[in-house]
Amino acid sequence: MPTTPRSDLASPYDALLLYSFGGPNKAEDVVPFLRNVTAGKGIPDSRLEEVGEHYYGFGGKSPINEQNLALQAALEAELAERGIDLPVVWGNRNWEPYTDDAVTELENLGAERAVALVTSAYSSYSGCRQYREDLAVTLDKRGQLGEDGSTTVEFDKIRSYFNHPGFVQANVDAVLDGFAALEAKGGSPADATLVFVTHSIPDTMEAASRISQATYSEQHLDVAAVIAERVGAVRGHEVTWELAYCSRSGPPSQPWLEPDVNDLLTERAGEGLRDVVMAPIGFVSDHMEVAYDLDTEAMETATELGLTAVRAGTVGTRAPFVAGLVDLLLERAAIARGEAVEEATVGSLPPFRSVCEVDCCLRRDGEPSGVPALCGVDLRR
Ligand SMILES: CC1=C(CCC(=O)O)c2cc3nc(cc4[nH]c(cc5[nH]c(cc1n2)c(C)c5CCC(=O)O)c(CCC(=O)O)c4C)C(CCC(=O)O)=C3C
Ligand SMILES: [Fe+2]
Repeated sequence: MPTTPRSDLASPYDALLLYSFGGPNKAEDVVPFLRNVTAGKGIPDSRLEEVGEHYYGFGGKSPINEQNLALQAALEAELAERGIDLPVVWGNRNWEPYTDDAVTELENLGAERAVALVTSAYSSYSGCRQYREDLAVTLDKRGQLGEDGSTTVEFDKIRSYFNHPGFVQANVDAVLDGFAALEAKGGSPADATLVFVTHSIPDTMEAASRISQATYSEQHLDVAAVIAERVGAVRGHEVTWELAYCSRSGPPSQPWLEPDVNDLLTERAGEGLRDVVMAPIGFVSDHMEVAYDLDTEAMETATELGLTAVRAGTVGTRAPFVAGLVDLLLERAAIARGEAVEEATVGSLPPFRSVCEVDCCLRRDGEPSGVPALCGVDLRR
């Protein structure tokens, strides 16, 4: 029986683009980084100063870049282990190595078709479309985006993976470790509430995320239910859980997803809650939102309220997550080759689209962005 040579498993791709947000490496980087992030977004100066202080509190260095390097190394090791010969190129939307640097590196490698893996598991403007737009805009600035959407290096994208078994299992493992840590801290795990935490987004962005098959918050609620159930099954007791949000910005007049994690802890403590495990399922690694908004601010709130609280880990480079990402890459390659593939999921939502719909995940409901986006049908002939 003929077998596919292992190095052909990733065909038609000749590179993987690990595509992330980026963050500052030192104090002098903070202001230019924030300018990159917020260009044209209407974030008040007061919020920017506040966020700048969060970074300066850590010497101006976000943990995100080192974590992406670790993920890149873990992906390379997993690919090598499976005999898949595919370079992994790292690029960021908002800091070095920029998208433009990554495209140059892909060209230097002779790549003609790359597949993008974004470091955001959920679908919304911030977690999906904005990455696709930045790719298109970067290629356009380089004079490499044709009227018909053709590009010198062609890009596809791996689907939003919040409901992929690897991401979910890695979160289950992290939450189980969190419950063990709570017990070690003298807390009472059987009475604890599991508070899942994710990045808040404006209500308008939430509404516009509907086109991607379920809204941003619905994606979180679905996967949270699965994680809580699996954790409960292993621990042998029911797990009470809730979803809370962090890192709100924008003007106060603009509604964003709530409850804020600090408000939720305050309210539940008033109702008698004593023990809490916070699980940042909205983030794939411990970047600044986790280091500041959870480990610093929410932990301080919990301490003031007299709660016994622990923060569970993020998926980071946990083995089920990394193996799952490589499974997703092979799945995407098979789809690109036109083969029938089973797209594994857990929970009640379908696998999200590998090729985004026209106007998928706009910034505001009903308002086309006017910005081209790759990896969707928008520009495809
Ligand atoms: C959904 C989502 C994710 C998760 C998906 C993903 O991972 O992509 C995410 C990730 C991140 N957000 C980050 C940093 C920032 N986000 C900001 C602003 C905003 N984020 C938003 C949403 C999200 N953001 C939104 C709706 C805004 C308002 C402006 C806008 O409408 O776009 C601002 C401006 C100041 C402020 O407003 O806080 C900063 C500095 C970092 C880097 C952290 C580090 O350095 O370690 C990371 C990974
Ligand atoms: Fe953000």
